[in-house]
Amino acid sequence: MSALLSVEEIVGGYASAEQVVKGVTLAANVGELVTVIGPNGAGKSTALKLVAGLLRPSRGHVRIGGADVAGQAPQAIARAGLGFVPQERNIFGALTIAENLEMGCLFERRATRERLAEAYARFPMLAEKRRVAARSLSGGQRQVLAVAMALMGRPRVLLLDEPTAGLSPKAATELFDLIRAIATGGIAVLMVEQNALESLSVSDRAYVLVDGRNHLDGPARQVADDPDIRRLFLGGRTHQQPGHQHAGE
Ligand SMILES: Nc1ncnc2c1ncn2[C@@H]1O[C@H](COP(=O)(O)OP(=O)(O)OP(=O)(O)O)[C@@H](O)[C@H]1O
Repeated sequence: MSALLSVEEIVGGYASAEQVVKGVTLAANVGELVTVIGPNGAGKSTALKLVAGLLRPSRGHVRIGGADVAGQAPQAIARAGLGFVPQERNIFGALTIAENLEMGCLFERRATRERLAEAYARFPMLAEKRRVAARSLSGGQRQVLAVAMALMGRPRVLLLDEPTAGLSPKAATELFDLIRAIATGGIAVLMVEQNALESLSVSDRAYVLVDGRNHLDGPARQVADDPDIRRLFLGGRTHQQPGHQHAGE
């Protein structure tokens, strides 16, 4: 059976540049937490934008529950079950927590009250601060709000772009625990992370992208133990091998 999210050989980039993503294949299943790592500029964030519809792929497929949504508008892809937490500007600082959460439910306004109650039950910190402007939250709390906003749309698939960027180690660990719990609760979660070793430690599977292409994938533990990957993420050099491997091969 194919995965809930199945991305096949997508190609795309920015109008101004050559293709940044040159052929990327990813999958995430219900209950699975999947991490995407790779060097700076490998095209990880661009790949997420191509999946979410913020950029239009020039080739390839993006399937959610079997339906190909590649090239559709972000709202249509959201309706197909995708939630996306971008790396930056993922909350509205001038709005209250409640107003931010309501923004996450814009396309299903009639469900707002019920979804708000769910969000407050799940995140008591947000309930406590519901009337407070989001800009007053700490970095970690902002990321919780951004994730909670995405969950307001009841996604089947959740994409997260570097959720722990700029957080303290403690806040990062708490956020990873939250993301793990969201996946285990029955959502397919795909996250791009710089914090490679810690993200691998909470993930089921991982992909390594290099220069816009799949470089390696496999169970997260195997990827974390791969000597090439350890060199790559401990600041050493890795020899870029053409083609695509499975960890442990
Ligand atoms: N808005 C943009 N317009 C043109 N080029 C861009 C834009 N955003 C990113 N790029 C370029 O695309 C390439 C890949 O960037 P991308 O952000 O996808 O990489 P990444 O793997 O997520 O790396 P990082 O970890 O540094 O965010 C880089 O060369 C970058 O300069």
